[in-house]
Amino acid sequence: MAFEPGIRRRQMVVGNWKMNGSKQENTHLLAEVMHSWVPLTQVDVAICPPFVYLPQVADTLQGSGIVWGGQSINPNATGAFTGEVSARMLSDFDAAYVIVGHNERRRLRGESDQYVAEQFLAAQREGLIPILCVGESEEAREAGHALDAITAQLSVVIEKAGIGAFANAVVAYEPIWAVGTGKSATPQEAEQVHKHIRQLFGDLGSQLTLLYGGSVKVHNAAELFALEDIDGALLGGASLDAKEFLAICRCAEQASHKG
Ligand SMILES: O=C(CO)COP(=O)(O)O
Repeated sequence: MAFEPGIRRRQMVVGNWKMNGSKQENTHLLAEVMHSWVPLTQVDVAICPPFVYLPQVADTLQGSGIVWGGQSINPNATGAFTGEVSARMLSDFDAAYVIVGHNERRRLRGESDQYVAEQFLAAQREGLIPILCVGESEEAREAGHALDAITAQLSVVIEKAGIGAFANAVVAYEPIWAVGTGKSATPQEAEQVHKHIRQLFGDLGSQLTLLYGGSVKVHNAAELFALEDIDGALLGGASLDAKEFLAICRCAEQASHKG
């Protein structure tokens, strides 16, 4: 897939289950999703469960049009890395995507921009599409440095992978202060950062799939998706509720007619 000027970007909704679920809960959630699922022509939909539930999710979603992915990877393909999972292993389960650089991993596991860039490259080597998360802290925003923080995070990956690599990548803007807090960025705040990110990619910016994440719920999804530079959402909490998840997917489908 190459950047092609004039080709309209698709909308996308990704559910990041984080460390939630059980075999039984997943069975119920997925059954409810599948029961009301109507394949969408304009929206790519993916679910990223915890690693151990990947086979369960893959078996259930097979052939549905909803694809699946991982929440992180180790950049190495194999080896003595206890507790880690590689991009190759995700590919083995036909994963389409992998989230890299989520702020919870950056914070809890000390993942640096350099490390995230290695994960990004490892994902692409194995044919996965990385969903690269970037986002500023509350302090950075209050100090007026939000855009600088985003630029710094993205620059390391661009430098290592090259701008062209983003033809097969998704970028998700997730302001740290909006994740799991119920306090979403306003549409204007999100749009400003999304515009900035597109500018960083020069000519390719207009073709980049760019998601917003951070307390997206059905009540604010339509307003966010209506904006020119927002192509959909990376959902946390809302992806654990089938009705909410499906309603947000439908909002994305409606938004695909914008512009
Ligand atoms: O971190 C997120 C998705 O990766 C967003 O989480 P919430 O939607 O729960 O705020």
